[in-house]
Amino acid sequence: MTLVPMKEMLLKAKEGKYAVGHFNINSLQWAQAILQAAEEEQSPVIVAASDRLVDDLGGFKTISAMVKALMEEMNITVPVALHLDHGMSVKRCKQAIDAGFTSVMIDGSHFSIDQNIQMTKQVVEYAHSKNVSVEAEVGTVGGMEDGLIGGVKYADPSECVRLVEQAGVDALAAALGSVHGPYQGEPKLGFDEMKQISELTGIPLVLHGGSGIPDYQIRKAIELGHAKINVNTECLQAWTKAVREKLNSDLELYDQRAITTPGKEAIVDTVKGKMRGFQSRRKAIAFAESF
Ligand SMILES: O=C(O)C[C@@H](O)[C@H](O)C(=O)COP(=O)(O)O
Ligand SMILES: [Zn+2]
Repeated sequence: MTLVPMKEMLLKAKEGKYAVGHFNINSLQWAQAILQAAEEEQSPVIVAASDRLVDDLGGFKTISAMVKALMEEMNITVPVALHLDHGMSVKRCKQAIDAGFTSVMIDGSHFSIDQNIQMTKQVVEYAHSKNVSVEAEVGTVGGMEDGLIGGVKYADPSECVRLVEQAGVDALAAALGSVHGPYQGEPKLGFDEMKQISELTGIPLVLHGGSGIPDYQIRKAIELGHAKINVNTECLQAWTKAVREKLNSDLELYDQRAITTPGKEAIVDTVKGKMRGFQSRRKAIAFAESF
């Protein structure tokens, strides 16, 4: 199967009350592991490259060519969207689209809502003319800075409605208490606001900071309109733990493949676990007729 846009995936997920996992790639091995997990689970999947890492990964064209080639070599049959995560500018989103990404996030959340809408509109116009899906963000997802969790700013429901109506995005990341990186204690998500924003906008919601959220809260977030859940930290933690254990088990080891293969296996297991928690397992079948 070739890469597919994200919009259709998320509409199906919202209707079916499950979420499609978005998993960030940190190297080729990550892409292999995520695709393998999706195929084994028969789950649709979003393979994501965070803009902050695009250059490290070889640039937009390299990422796109790599994911497409892996899909062919690995005989991937499940639907896969290739997504630009936290796109930093209109220009970067257009570059990703030109390179073959089928979905982009324009992250205008650090600007005023008027500027955010303006930027998002420009991306939507370009993306939709090429059948590419667009995600935008309102509010601020928290994050780890100097060892402290901070910076959470709840999305304002009226700003969410304005952005969705004026820019015409396909998915909305409304920040409601989630955090990038590890949580300190139990995550506290704004479920009342989630319900309100989902009902007001009607479009699939995206949950950033999806690592470390207990299953019961994930189920509630899906129930309240989330159709895409972003995960990076848990895969990084699983990879690092496995590689560290391997290195500690044999201080003479220097073979790169022997060192990192346990890391890849740990990503496969983590992604499969998330897909089960998001209830997207065996949902690939629903796409057979659409694509
Ligand atoms: O780390 C990145 O650049 C990508 C993440 O921001 C991703 O969008 C995300 O939300 C994953 O959150 P995490 O699981 O808490 O790392
Ligand atoms: Zn994020």
